[in-house]
Formats: sequence, C-alpha cells, structure tokens
Amino acid sequence: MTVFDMSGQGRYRNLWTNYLSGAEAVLFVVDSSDILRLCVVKDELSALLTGGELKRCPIAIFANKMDLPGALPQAELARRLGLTKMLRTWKWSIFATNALTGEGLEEGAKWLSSHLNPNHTQ
Ligand SMILES: Nc1nc2c(ncn2[C@@H]2O[C@H](COP(=O)(O)OP(=O)(O)OP(=O)(O)O)[C@@H](O)[C@H]2O)c(=O)[nH]1
Repeated sequence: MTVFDMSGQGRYRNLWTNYLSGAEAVLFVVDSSDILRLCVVKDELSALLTGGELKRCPIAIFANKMDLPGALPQAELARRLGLTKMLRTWKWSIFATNALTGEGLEEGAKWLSSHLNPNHTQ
C-alpha cells in the first residue's frame, strides 16, 4: 500500500487534487475538538468528493483528538458535517481516534483495507 499524507493546511490543500485520480481509498482526518473550523472541513470534503478527480473508493473519516475536552463524539461530528447525505453514494465509515495513543487507528485502518477494491491492479 502506498500512502500519501496530505497536509490539511490551507496553503497546501490545492495539492490534494494531484493525488486524487489514482487514489484507491481516502482516510480523512478531522480535528473533532476544533468546532469552529468544521464548516471549512465540510466545504473541503465536499469539494474533494465533487471535484471529479476522485473515483468511487472507500472513505474512512477519523474523528481525531477524541481525548481533548470538548471534542465532539463521532456521531455528532458526522451529523454536523452532514456525512450521511454528503457520502450517500460512497462506502464510508467514521472512527473516533486518538493519534497520540493509537486508539481507534487500527480499527479504522482495518475497515479501510477490507473495503479496498480487490480488482485493482497498479
Ligand atoms: N491531544 C491530541 N493531540 C493530537 C492528536 N493527534 C495529533 N495531535 C497533535 O496535533 C498536532 C498536529 O499534528 P500533526 O500530525 O502535525 O497534524 P497534521 O494534520 O498532520 O498537520 P499538517 O500535516 O500540517 O496538516 C501535534 O501537536 C500532534 O501531537 C490526538 O489524537 N490528540
């Protein structure tokens, strides 16, 4: 598996499109404690899905920083981002994660790898 870690910083987001056409899966990491920026997250995810470069592939949303006070529970994060509607034609799932302790990461990674298209050849 080849993984590209794309920066979420605004000035680098335009680089995402260079990697989308060959992508077999997306792991989209959200800071679930940063409620003020959720509208930016929603817009960016929507643009990623509707830009035309990404083909249908599994999408795992990591509701990260679950350990921080005020972090939204994953169901609430999904609701605020409108994921059910936005991702209705995609295979997707959401996982509460803590990248510092590793909690939730394996579950999310396993889900993603088990939903990869088995017919893909590089
Ligand atoms: N408390 C907490 N802090 C986290 C967690 N995940 C990452 N961090 C911290 O958040 C900060 C940013 O982490 P990065 O891994 O640099 O974030 P990033 O999104 O990859 O950054 P860019 O690549 O610049 O977009 C660091 O200080 C991490 O230690 C988490 O689950 N909980």
